[in-house]
Amino acid sequence: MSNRRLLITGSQGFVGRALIERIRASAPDRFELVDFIDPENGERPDIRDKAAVERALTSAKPDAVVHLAAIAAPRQAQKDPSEAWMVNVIGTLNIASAARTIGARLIWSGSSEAYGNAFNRHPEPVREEAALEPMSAYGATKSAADLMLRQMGEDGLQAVIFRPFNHSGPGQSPDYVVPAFAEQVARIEAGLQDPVIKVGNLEARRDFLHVTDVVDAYLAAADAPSIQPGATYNISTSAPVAIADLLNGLLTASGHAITVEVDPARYFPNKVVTASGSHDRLKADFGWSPKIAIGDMLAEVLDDQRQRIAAEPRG
Ligand SMILES: C[C@H]1O[C@H](OP(=O)(O)OP(=O)(O)OC[C@H]2O[C@@H](n3cnc4c(=O)[nH]c(N)nc43)[C@H](O)[C@@H]2O)[C@@H](O)[C@@H](O)C1=O
Repeated sequence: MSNRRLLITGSQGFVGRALIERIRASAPDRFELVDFIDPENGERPDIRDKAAVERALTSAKPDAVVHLAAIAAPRQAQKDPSEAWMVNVIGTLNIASAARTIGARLIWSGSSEAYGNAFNRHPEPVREEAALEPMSAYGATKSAADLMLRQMGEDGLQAVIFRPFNHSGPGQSPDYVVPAFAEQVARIEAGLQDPVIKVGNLEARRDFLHVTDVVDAYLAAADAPSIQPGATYNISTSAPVAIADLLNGLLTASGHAITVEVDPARYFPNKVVTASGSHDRLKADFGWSPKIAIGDMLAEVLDDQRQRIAAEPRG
C-alpha cells in the first residue's frame, strides 16, 4: 500500500525518533507522517486525556497509528505504579478507542516483560500462545493492555499487538543497559572517568535487538494490505545473550584496559534469568527477521556515546 497517513505517539522518544528516521531513509513514499496535535490548543495531548486524544486523532485522520508513548523504564513503573497504569493502560485505551472510532489501524508496542514467569517455564524461545504471567509492575501494565487490545480486536479495532524484546541503538538513554555501559566506556576513553566501569546484574540473559529491526516490524504491520485484528507478534532474535557478553563486547570494541565493578545501586535481582522469544509468526506473516548483528548494535551505541561526549562542553 502506498502513502499511508501515519500518526506516531511517543514520536520524541528513542523508538519514535528511530521510526521517523527509518521512514525518511527507507520508505519516504510509503508513509505520510501526520502530527499528533490537539487542535484546541495546538499542543501534543497527554494520552491520559481522552477528549484531547479524540480531538487529535479525529482531526489528523491517520490510516494507521503507531502507539509508542509509554512509561517504558521498568524501574520507573515500579516507583510509580499508578502513573504507569494510567499511561500504559488507560492512555492506550484512549488511543485505541479513538483509533477504532476513525477506523484507523493500531500498531501497538507492548513488551516481552508481559511474559514474566512464563519464561521460567519455557526453556525454549517463548511463543505468543504462552500465558502472560508478569512479575514486574511494568510487565503487568503491558500485559493488561495486551489483553485489552485483543478484546478490542474482537470488537472492531484493527489492532496489531507487538511484544518487542530488549532493544537498543544510537539515541537511547543511559537509563538502559547498553548505553549505560557505553557511556562509561566513552568517558574512560576520553580521560573523564577512572578506568573502572560500574555495572549491575550481569547474569540475566536477554534477547537483544537493534531498534531498526524493531521499527521495521512496526512498518511492515502499518503497510500490510490487511491484518488480522488482535494478532500478536514477538519481535525477537531467539538468541539470548548474557548482559556480561554485552559488556565484554563493548570492552573489546574499546580496547582500553578497564576494570569492572559491581555497583549495588545498579544491581537488581532478576526473577527471570533467561528471556527469549520465537519470531516464527512474525516471519511467516510479514517476512520479518532480525537483520542487524548484536556486535554492530554495540559498536553503533559506543560511537554514539563517543560523539556525545566529544560534543559536551568542557569547563
Ligand atoms: C523488554 C524491556 O526491555 C527494557 O527493559 P529492561 O530489560 O529493564 O532494560 P535494560 O535493557 O536496561 O536492562 C537489561 C538488563 O540489564 C541489567 N543491567 C545490568 N547492569 C545494568 C546497568 O548498569 N544499568 C541498567 N539499566 N541495567 C543493567 C538489568 O538488571 C536488566 O536485567 C525496556 O525497553 C522495556 O521497555 C522493555 O519492554
